[in-house]
Amino acid sequence: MSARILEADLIASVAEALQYISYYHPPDFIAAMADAYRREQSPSAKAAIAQILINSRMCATGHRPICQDTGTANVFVKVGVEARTDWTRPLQDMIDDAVRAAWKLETNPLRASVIIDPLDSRRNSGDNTPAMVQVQLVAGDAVDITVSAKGGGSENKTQFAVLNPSGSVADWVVDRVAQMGAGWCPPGMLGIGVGGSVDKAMAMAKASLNEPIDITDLRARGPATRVEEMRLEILDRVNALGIGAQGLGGLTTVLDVKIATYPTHAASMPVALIPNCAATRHIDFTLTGDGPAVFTPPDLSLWPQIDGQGPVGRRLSLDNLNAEVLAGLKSGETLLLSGTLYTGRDAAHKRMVETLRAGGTLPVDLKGRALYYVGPVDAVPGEIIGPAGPTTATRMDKFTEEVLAATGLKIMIGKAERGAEAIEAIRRHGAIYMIAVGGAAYLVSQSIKAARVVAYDDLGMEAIREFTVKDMPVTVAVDTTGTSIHETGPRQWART
Ligand SMILES: O=C(O)C[C@H](O)C(=O)O
Repeated sequence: MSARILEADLIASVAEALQYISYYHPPDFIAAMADAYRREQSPSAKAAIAQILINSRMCATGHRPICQDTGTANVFVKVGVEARTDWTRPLQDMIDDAVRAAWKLETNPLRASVIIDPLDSRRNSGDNTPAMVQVQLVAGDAVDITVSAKGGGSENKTQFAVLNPSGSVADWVVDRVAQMGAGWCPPGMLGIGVGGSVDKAMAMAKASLNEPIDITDLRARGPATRVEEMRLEILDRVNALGIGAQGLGGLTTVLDVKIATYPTHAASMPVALIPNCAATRHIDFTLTGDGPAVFTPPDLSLWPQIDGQGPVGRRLSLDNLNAEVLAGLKSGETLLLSGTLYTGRDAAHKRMVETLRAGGTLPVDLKGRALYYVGPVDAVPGEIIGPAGPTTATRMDKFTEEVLAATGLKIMIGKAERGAEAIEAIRRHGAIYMIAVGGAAYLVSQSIKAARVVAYDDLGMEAIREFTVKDMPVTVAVDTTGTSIHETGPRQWART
């Protein structure tokens, strides 16, 4: 008879797995990203991938999160019907205990990103609970667990459709990715679920993202099934779109494409598409009753040598911006920023605009200043601030005209493309939109030399902070003429 699988071991293992994946990319992901780096021809995309890889190695050695968005905990549990356990509580409660322990670890606290009551208060739960738990009862006497941490930017780009049964899944996926923008932080992966019911398709797409990257092996041995053929077709067609790392234009947008299928109704073809970002994080383990899972650190030789390829660019002071300086910045140019900037993202923008509409005064003077869209991880002793990469700027588009007009703000820093109205507002106000590399959060945080909360403390990671930065690496994405790198870059690198 098999040994009992203890609740304490389950909780300790899930907590340890969540910590582990916060700072170690999966080895297959590092290898695929390193390969993309070697093959990349677009200088901007290559520089972005270099930052992602440098950041990844720094996190592996520093045991700090790869991305400031440490994600929601997605836990997939397969319980063997013959497994013996001492569990007396709901699985959700046990896994939430593990999430709490992982997120609150003193040596590597993770960022609490989960808000409860999404339609009302949107109050942060404070410890990233609850987890998203999927459970299956399977054959056997073991418990198999896959733990992943899913960032909000990539999750937001999820697509779903019920196609005509004779429709083309590949055409739909390629069209969707072409429209998806870069907020999902490519290069990454695509998880596709086809068939089943609508909810089943979505669950399959999510779970498929935890499969190891094997597209190079698949290409070498040749496809043996329709699904394998389609994986290669979608990978090649998506990469030919030229979107590239961070949407800057380049050869690699996706490192792998996963497709899971299930029988479905004769009238239906449900298709779900979920992208995974450059901070893809997951691990599997099995509990058999012989104690908690043991996780082995990856070999540091997995990361390619890219010394000397760190961020470069013209130096720009943020403390004496004027129309002439701003007009001299051109879309696509890389810069190293120094001086003072403020932070503010979704909740802070909502509050600022509500204040302005009510005739109030903002708690910070943004005139002639830069605003960084970021929600950082809390610092540990010895740090100024934890990992602090950009959040998706597109979500701030609806506030841009009002904020620029009312405050005289001159620079916004985030990631991904801006919409047409925001670009027009940027042009009209002689402002600039810059991007930092999503997925290089720990690297970016090294350029932050001082940090303090100056307003909206109650918003937690979304509070307004003042940062003093030295040589913060960015790329000019939209310049004062309204030219956007997210339009010109992919156009230049498209191979269709
Ligand atoms: O929440 C964040 O920090 C980033 C978010 O995942 C995003 O990609 O927009």
